Amino acid sequence: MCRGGRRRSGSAGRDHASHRSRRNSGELDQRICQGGQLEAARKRARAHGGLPVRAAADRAHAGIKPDRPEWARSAAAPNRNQGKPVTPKTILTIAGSDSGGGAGIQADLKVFAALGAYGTSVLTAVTAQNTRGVDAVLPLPPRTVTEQLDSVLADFTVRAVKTGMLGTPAVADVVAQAARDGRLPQLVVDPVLVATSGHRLGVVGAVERLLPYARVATPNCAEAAAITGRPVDDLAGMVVAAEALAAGGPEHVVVTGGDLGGDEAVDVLHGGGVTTLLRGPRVDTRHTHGTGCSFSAAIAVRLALGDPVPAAVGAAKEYVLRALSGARSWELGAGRGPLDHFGWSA
Ligand SMILES: Nc1ncnc2c1ncn2[C@@H]1O[C@H](COP(=O)(O)OP(=O)(O)O)[C@@H](O)[C@H]1O
Ligand SMILES: Cc1ncc(COP(=O)(O)OP(=O)(O)O)c(N)n1
Repeated sequence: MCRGGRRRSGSAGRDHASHRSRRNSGELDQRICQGGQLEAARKRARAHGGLPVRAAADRAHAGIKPDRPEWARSAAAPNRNQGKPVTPKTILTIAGSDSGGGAGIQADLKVFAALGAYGTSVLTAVTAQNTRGVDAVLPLPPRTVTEQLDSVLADFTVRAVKTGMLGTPAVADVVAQAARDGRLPQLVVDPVLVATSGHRLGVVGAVERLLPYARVATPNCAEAAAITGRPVDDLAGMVVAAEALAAGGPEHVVVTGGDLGGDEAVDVLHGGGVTTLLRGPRVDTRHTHGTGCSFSAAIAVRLALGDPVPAAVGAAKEYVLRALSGARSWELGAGRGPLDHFGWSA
């Protein structure tokens, strides 16, 4: 159950008008609704319960390695590029360090590498953390964050940026100022607030500073609830929250349903007045540490490669599905282990 603490104005009660459905790319079942009322959303949510687990699950469980784009293959082997200079697509993550390597900066850099992008990083905080939980958090001074940002952005052509744990409002201000100045292209904001273990990693007031600049925001249900001030504990609530959050600034919002349970993992994407339900099979594993970080990092890579937002989100969901499937057989730490980012278990 995801319940938020703080109420924020928005268009949570906005009307919806019509609803249609379609299949998307044969991999994930997406349903699109434009407009409609809360009750209609609830009915849809009930009607859509228990959809069949589809072939994607079988393929993922059988173990399919992450795709690498053609350009990334040449970048990895420059001699095949006949001596021409190669510039890998460069992504920046602005996030906290997870000493256990499963979430935060470490997860982001693994995702970038797995999907063929070059990763740069700006640390906002250092956490002492493992698969069992967070033991300590040290936020970094805003000035240190500014210095890292300046160094990276002065030297690299960054194609997309993702933010994760910001820690303090002062650090969020630094990042928001950079976004306002147009220095953070294709910004994906993962509004990290609380680790699944329960440790607080951020505050609503900090993530709110960044949301207006996001091309895509990726709150989970608890984060969406905390920001909108409304409970988000079912599909209908996710639809309402996605619309309310998009009204507050982000071009697109994906409310992720990883924590909702059921046979499927359903996300709600809202942008441009269109709401899309992304349905995928749920992988039965406890090794889900860093799932949200990995999802938003994969979206950033796909945006950098030129995907439109819906395609980027769909590809990211498929990547996470594969990485979770691989993690089922992992024994890393005693708690909630990390994802199999490179398809090693496949
Ligand atoms: N067990 C699972 N099986 C398949 N997909 C999952 C599972 N858990 C999460 N996901 C997917 O991973 C992405 C991140 O979601 P979520 O777990 O809600 O983020 P967070 O880690 O921030 O709570 C979403 O696309 C969600 O549907
Ligand atoms: C340093 C750091 N950043 C973010 C998180 C949260 O990771 P996330 O993928 O959102 O979710 P959980 O792994 O907590 O379920 C973190 N733990 N540490």
